[in-house]
Amino acid sequence: MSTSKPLPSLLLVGAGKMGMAMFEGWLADGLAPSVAVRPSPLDLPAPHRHLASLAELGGFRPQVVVIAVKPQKAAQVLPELAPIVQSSGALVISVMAGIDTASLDRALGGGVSCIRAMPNTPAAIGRGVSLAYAPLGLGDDVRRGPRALATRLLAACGDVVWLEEEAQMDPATAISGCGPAYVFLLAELLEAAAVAHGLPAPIARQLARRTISGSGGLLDLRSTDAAELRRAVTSPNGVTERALAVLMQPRAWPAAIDAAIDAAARRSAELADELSRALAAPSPRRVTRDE
Ligand SMILES: NC(=O)C1=CN([C@@H]2O[C@H](COP(=O)(O)OP(=O)(O)OC[C@H]3O[C@@H](n4cnc5c(N)ncnc54)[C@H](OP(=O)(O)O)[C@@H]3O)[C@@H](O)[C@H]2O)C=CC1
Ligand SMILES: O=C(O)[C@@H]1CCC=N1
Repeated sequence: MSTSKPLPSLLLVGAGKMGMAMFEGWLADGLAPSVAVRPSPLDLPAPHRHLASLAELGGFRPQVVVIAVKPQKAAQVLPELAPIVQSSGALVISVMAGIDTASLDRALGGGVSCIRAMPNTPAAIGRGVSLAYAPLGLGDDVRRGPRALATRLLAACGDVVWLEEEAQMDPATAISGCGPAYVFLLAELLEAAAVAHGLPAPIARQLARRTISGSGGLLDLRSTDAAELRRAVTSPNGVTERALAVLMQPRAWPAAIDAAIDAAARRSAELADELSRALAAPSPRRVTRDE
């Protein structure tokens, strides 16, 4: 999706799978000169720059800081980021699963404009969906201020859905943040089943991928309910009906999906507690050159 105004200058901290999926979306949408930080090498088109660590940042003052390191790295990275955020007054957008805005604000030194977002990897082709939550202090107008800035950035990667309550982020993450993995698993399983039933591997791969992307395209382009699209495939006493009789048994897909979403949502909720404990723990002793 293309937005009309240029995107602001960014500091992306954690340019891994999710960070770079978003960065690709931003590059395609005209990004002001920006910096991406990660320890391992990274090729970025000029004028954007890659740095191996925040210590190399120099005088760069971003308008927005996007945090996309693993939640388990937050206790190390947030204290390093705090002086940069405090001196630049940048808006902070964290895509870290589970980490709540109050913990973020506290770890960044307090008084920070923090927005929590949960994108997904189709962001790389502008077809993602991002959940977003802003604490009350940031106002409720999505047309101006921090929410407008966040919407502009996230919209470069696809749809943006603002949630009213932060607790909704956990189950919503389990659906759309993690969701692409469930769909790719389905592609893997369909491909393996095709091979197991004697189809040549290249054909198995094409059938699985195209079936999923084509069905996704139908969902995207038609407003028809998913259930109706499913019924349109299912001839009475035909072939699909036999497969669905297996998959739709209450103890089959309905129970499995319910249990999976429940497990993922609980894990999302646990991650904030882990950050609190890590921040409260004494920092590891520094090793000097002589040791
Ligand atoms: N993957 C997904 O589909 C989604 C992920 N998220 C969230 O995005 C975040 C990143 O996940 P994901 O992209 O999958 O993980 P990755 O491991 O791919 O990315 C994390 C990146 O952080 C970098 N990094 C590690 N330490 C530092 C540091 N001190 N300073 C700067 N960068 C550092 C790593 O660098 P190096 O490679 O050099 O180790 C890596 O590139 C997580 O918080 C996750 O919850 C949210 C939505 C979806
Ligand atoms: O698995 C994870 O923790 C991240 C969050 C959503 C998708 N990937």
